[in-house]
Amino acid sequence: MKLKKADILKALEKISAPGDGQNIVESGAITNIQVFGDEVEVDVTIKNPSLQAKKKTEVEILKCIHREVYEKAKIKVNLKVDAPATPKVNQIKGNPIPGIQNIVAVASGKGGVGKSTITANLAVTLAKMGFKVGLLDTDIYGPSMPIMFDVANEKPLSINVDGKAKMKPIENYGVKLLSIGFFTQPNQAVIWRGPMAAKALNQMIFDAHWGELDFLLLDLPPGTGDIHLSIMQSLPVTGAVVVSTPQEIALADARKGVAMFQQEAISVPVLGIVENMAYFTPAELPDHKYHIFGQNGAKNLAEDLDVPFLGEIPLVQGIREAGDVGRPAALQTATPTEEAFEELTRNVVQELVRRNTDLPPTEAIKITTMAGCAAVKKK
Ligand SMILES: Nc1ncnc2c1ncn2[C@@H]1O[C@H](COP(=O)(O)OP(=O)(O)OP(=O)(O)O)[C@@H](O)[C@H]1O
Repeated sequence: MKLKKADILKALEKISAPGDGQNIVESGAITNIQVFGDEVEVDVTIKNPSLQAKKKTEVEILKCIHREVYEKAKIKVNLKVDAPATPKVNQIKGNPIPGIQNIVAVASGKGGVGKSTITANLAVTLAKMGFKVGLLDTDIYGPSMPIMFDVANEKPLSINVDGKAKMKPIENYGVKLLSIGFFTQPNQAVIWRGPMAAKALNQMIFDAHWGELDFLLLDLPPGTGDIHLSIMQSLPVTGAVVVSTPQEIALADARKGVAMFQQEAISVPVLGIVENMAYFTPAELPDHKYHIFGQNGAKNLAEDLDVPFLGEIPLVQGIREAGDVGRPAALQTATPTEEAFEELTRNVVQELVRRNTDLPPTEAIKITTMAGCAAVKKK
């Protein structure tokens, strides 16, 4: 028997394309039909990549032609899948944590560039702006937040929340703080493996009573190891801030830091790069800037990597001293240091609002107004 292409097309109109109410001919899923005597070859492209959808489409085509056109037709179905690409940006891994609006990870490729100092000052500046702020010190190699917040001798209490025992973060300067340092002895060297550390950190997030937070800052350990991977994959991190000095060796590591967040397995949007220890100004020569670690290195790196430059923080003796006595320098009022941290914080908030393109406009305006930024136009 000689089959006709028109009959086959008409028959296939009886099969509906999943999802859009059209049949598979109308929807354009059937891309070609060839007939040779009693043999038929049907080319079909579907969007659903699952094995089940592929099998179902094939079986329906076979059955339909046998039933409607010719029961002994020899049919070959060539099936292709054209699945829409899944968007990679703005992807947040892990379940949202009730009450916590934004989780911002602060990282550095290299150790000692001032990541913890920047995180502590960001936290107190956000609190000064009126935000509800939490800070989780995940630096398993050297948790420094208890000292920077003058709470090294405190221990988080267990409280009862809705019948469950929860850890109560320690609060100072308007910032709620939990640190791996609260659970280790000061002189004890702890060797953590990635999954073990991730488990401890998960407990400090999910078994802690953070309450309502606009921002939870994560002070990450230096480097780009498996511990970072464990943290990033288990928490819904909104964005990452990378800290570097302008020095070549620090920049090379900061580049790795940015690449870590951008790799497929992590995919956390990079809010931008901060240049710490950008220059030194001696108190007796306030107009002089000495670029001890080089000039504009982190700014150039940000341009090169096409990520925002969030600002520069000078090398100031007072910043180091304030950290050591447990009162972050940004708490001082009417100083150039306070101003520098305010500008940095506003830029972080602004980038965060940009990144949260799905944030309702009222929320975006509330956040930017609280940070003293002009309302940000979304990209
Ligand atoms: N802008 C600054 N001006 C002066 N001192 C600073 C500045 N930033 C950081 N420091 C000092 O540099 C030292 C290292 O800073 P910090 O501990 O914040 O770095 P880190 O990158 O978090 O280190 P780690 O690798 O241990 O996590 C500290 O003594 C800190 O007080």
